[in-house]
Amino acid sequence: MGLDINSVLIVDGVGANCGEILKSHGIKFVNKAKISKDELLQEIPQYDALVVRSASQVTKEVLKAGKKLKVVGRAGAGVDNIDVTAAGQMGIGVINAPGANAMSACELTCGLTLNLARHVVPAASALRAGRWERAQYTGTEVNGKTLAILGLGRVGREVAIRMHAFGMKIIGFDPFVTSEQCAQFHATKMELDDIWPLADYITLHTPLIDSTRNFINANSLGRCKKGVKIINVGGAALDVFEQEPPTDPLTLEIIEHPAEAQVRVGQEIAEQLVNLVKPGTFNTPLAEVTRVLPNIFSLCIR
Ligand SMILES: O=C(O)[C@H](O)COP(=O)(O)O
Repeated sequence: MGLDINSVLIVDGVGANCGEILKSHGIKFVNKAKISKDELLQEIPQYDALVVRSASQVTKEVLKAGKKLKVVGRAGAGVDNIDVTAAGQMGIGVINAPGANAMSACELTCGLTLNLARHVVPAASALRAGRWERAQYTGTEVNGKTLAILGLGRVGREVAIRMHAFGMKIIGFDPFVTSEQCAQFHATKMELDDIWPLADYITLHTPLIDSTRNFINANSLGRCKKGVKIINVGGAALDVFEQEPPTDPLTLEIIEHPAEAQVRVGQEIAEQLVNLVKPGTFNTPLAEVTRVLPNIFSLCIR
């Protein structure tokens, strides 16, 4: 017998397929693309489960207000907008869809790395504005340059494989990955202190937790090569992008994932929820953050 989940509140513009999958398995849902903090507090007591993206803050207050709440599903990877510790203490499970948008994040990272090398966005903007500034936007090759990947999980290692194929030297940092594992995706494992002065490009693929917040800061930047280029796709820790929603077009481009990935995260979360109610319905494994994250929280990597 599975969990008793009869009603699910879906917010933050999760793909419509999420609700459709739930409905086809007899689970009722209400989809509110945009919801304010007050509305969420008012609505949550009626629901057994909540599905969010990154916009809604699932604080202790929200979790407490969710009198019937059994599960919070994150349609995506990052759970920094959910108080996972409080959820665990209250017996509310937190599940996410960690792999569903990984390839999209990886491809966007690779594309942005090449774009940065060739100044595609500023050059195109100048041209559209009627300015012919060819000399100013002369690019460089990535071949032979060093790419530092901070966080070698699902996204980071795929980036390593692809950018190695472009001739980049890949160095990486991840306390959970061994040197032998790194070698499988052409990366050399290093300590952060050794990474900063070597990197021509730095890309962040860490979860946003206390130890990675403001990972790139005045101190680390001060130790980098002059002109180092930084790529931040998704919910990683870069203090200059902490303002959300961002308004700057480049930042918007950086955080926007293709629709494909949104369909996949919606599906993965819905299938996990259905499995919780009717075990074994889908092959999708349960990605329960409430079980694994406390160990990560205790790790200080700065
Ligand atoms: O954690 C993630 O999966 C990414 O940051 C994307 O999240 P969002 O699309 O919900 O903002």
